[in-house]
Amino acid sequence: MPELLPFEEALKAIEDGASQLVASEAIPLMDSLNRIAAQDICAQQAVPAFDNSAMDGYAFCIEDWQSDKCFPVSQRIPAGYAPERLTPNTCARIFTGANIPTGANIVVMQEEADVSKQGVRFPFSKSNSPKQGDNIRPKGQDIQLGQTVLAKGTKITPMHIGLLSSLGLTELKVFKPLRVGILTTGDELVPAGHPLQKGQIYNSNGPMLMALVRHSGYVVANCLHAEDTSEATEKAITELLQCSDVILSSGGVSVGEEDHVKSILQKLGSVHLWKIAIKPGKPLVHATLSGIPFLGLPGNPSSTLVTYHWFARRLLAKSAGQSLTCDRPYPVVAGFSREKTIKRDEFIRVAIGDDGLAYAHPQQSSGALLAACESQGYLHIKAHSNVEYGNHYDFYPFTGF
Ligand SMILES: Nc1nc2c(c(=O)[nH]1)N[C@H]1C(S)=C(S)[C@@H](COP(=O)(O)OP(=O)(O)OC[C@H]3O[C@@H](n4cnc5c(N)ncnc54)[C@H](O)[C@@H]3O)O[C@H]1N2
Ligand code: MOO
Repeated sequence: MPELLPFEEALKAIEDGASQLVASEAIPLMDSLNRIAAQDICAQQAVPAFDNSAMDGYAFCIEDWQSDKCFPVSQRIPAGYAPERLTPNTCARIFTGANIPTGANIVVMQEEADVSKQGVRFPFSKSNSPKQGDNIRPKGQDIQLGQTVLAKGTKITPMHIGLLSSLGLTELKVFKPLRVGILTTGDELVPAGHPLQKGQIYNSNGPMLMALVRHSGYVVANCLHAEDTSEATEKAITELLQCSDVILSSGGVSVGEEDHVKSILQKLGSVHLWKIAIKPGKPLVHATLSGIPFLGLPGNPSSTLVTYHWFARRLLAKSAGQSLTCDRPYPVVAGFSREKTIKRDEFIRVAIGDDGLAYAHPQQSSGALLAACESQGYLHIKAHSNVEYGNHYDFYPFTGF
């Protein structure tokens, strides 16, 4: 077995090991934005529920039409009112959204009608003659009765809220929010807002992980920090186990004697994998403690970001009951070359230029975070390949994460 697990294998192992960990609850539809649907929704009615006019104009029966014929207006149908059956050889004045009367099968917009005191003519030429169904939005055009409009596991967007409202729903069964515990490790770290001593740096992964978890739609159960001792690491992990469905940590997963996370995970539970053939993010560790999944992300800020995006996000999604929609890459042409053949799958932070090509940010250090802020996504370069100007590679925009 190679020392570093190939990227795809690690991804599959983490996904396969994950399962839904949260119960469901019914909540007002208006509170369901970004929550995960815990039920399929089948339409109990068609939308629209009746044939209706797409234009302000006149409804009549196409079989009655001749270009010079005058149609008396026999009724007026605003939106929201029930029409009468249409008298043959007459037309109805009708408005956008109004119910098409029985007996009518076409609407002509008012700009194309010739209105006089006697009635209305529809003077179309032979080549441009009106057709049955013109300007009529048929019943069920948007949603058919019985159609599944929402699948369990879908994250609710503003469009879903509109769609479900169009079916008259006011409540939705969703999964309870996943509670994510966060641990940061390292003696050198100081929370923002405090003065730095020599050798110290600010803790940026804690706030970033909290923001990533919230951005993904989950709840931060607690965010703790542990100094680099096994006692402090064990104490913090034990505390997080009390309040979390899943735990993420940053730092302390490499090989140095200051790295305690992996050994504590081995002590408290079972470690499934450690070290993946990716750059950045190599020393990722995956474990389970008392049934709670634990993902130890490497401490370098860009390694934390990349491993969150590729591994933690998927673990959290599945734990939260969210269907894992496969991230779809966009083929993008590289605007740069790199002759070196790489051993690990690499996630190069790139921006898309005005010419549509992908350009690598000049700073790809795993310690550098500004590069990610100045980039638009990842160019995924598979292990054992290089980058050639003009070739296509898989681009994953940050907006997809
Ligand atoms: N001898 C070896 N050393 C290292 C290896 C290796 O294979 N052999 N791997 C390197 C790689 S790759 C990475 S990635 C890092 C990961 O190390 P850890 O996960 O143990 O992280 P730390 O050592 O705790 O920290 C690394 C780096 O990141 C900074 N850091 C950590 N936490 C935070 C935080 N919350 N906010 C901001 N910055 C943070 C920390 O100060 C270090 O600079 O190991 C390499 N070493
Ligand atoms: O894997 Mo480390 O994340 O390259 O710096």
